[in-house]
Amino acid sequence: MKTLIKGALVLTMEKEEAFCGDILIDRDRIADIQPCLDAEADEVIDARGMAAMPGLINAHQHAPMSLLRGFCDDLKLMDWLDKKMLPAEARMTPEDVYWGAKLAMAEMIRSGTTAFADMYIHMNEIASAVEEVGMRASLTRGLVFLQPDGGRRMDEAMDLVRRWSGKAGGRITTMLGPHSPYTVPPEPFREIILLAEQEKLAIHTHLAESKEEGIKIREKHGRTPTEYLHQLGLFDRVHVILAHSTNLSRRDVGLLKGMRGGACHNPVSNLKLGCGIAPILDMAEQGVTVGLGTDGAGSAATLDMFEEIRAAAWLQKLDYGDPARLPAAEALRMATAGSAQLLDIGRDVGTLKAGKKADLILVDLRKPHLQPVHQIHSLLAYCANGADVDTTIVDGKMLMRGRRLLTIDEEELLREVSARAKRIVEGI
Ligand SMILES: CSC[C@H]1O[C@@H](n2cnc3c(O)ncnc32)[C@H](O)[C@@H]1O
Ligand SMILES: [Zn+2]
Repeated sequence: MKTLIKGALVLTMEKEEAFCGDILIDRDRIADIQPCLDAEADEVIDARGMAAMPGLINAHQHAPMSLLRGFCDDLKLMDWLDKKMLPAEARMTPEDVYWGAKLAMAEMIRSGTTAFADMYIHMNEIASAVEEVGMRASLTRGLVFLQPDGGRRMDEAMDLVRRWSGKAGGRITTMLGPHSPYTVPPEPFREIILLAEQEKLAIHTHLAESKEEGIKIREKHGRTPTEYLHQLGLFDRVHVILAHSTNLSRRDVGLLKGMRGGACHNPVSNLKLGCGIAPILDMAEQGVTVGLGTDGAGSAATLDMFEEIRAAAWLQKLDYGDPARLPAAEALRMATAGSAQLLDIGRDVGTLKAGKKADLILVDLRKPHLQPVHQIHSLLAYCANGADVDTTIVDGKMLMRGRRLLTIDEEELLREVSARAKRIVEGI
């Protein structure tokens, strides 16, 4: 099956400049990208007036938390988590998680996200939903060791790895997910790192999200959360996604130097929960890869990565009092190539190049808020929204065309989620 996209304004994210051109997709891969391609194809997409760019990659989230969107906002992180999220999650059935994940994927595809890294519970159901819907995902069973059933959770984590790594035509990969420095004591954390090393798995965790976390970890371990994980050997032994990484000192940033993987910046969640501004430019200066993610819709409110791109750029400009900080093209790079490296799939996705997987989106520029087209990077980073995405393609397969979802029955989805969401939060 060959698809030819004709006449798009192409941002490959490999080179600085965009150009008007054509993209040929052969099955799951990009076959060619040129200013003008005269190729045979089964389907031709007229993309004049649209920008073609790599699909956005959400490097940290909890998809089924979309069922908890708007249920309890404006709380402090620890109260929000302990008093509201954990009790609600304890009531979620595997079927709830399946439908919550589908709800999140409908929103992601609609707003131009093609791949995501997820940490949650009932991961078999999330994996089945990913396989069915056609997205790309790195899945992780979240490991919290506050209750005595940590062993069961470890079994579930390895069950996910064995059943799903490389499945769905290679679209699903897996990692291990110790939740955070404050929910995993040193011994199990060390064991997880060792297991990851032995099984050649990456680790996905939360780090230094709030000031309270810093206080808790200092009281318990006499160090910052970053020093604590560094002492456990996390940064020199395995590939890691560090979600948030908000409250890091200069010394903490230095400890990340040379790490594999990097930090996932979650600016909207950090803003909304009042957690602080992550020092992402200091990290980048130390050679640490920075990607972008939304976190779950329970904290971030939406899964629109265009909002994260914009918030990331604006926060750095505000923090430094300098509009030149984190320019538009750099913020877009974080949400594409940067996040791809965090998911450890940068060889295949994150930029548009012949030979890479065909994960890309078309953004319709024929709208008042996206005209005129002086600087396409500026338009996409500062003016575009998820709702401007016209077409979403993953692994060469169309998941949305002309804003119609092709692998999800939206009416059925909306019917399913409203009753489930109500039941889960009742009385909490
Ligand atoms: C055990 S699965 C993952 C676990 O993480 C919780 N979670 C969601 N958002 C955040 C956040 O911003 N900080 C810390 N933990 C978070 C989620 O509710 C699940 O219980
Ligand atoms: Zn999170």
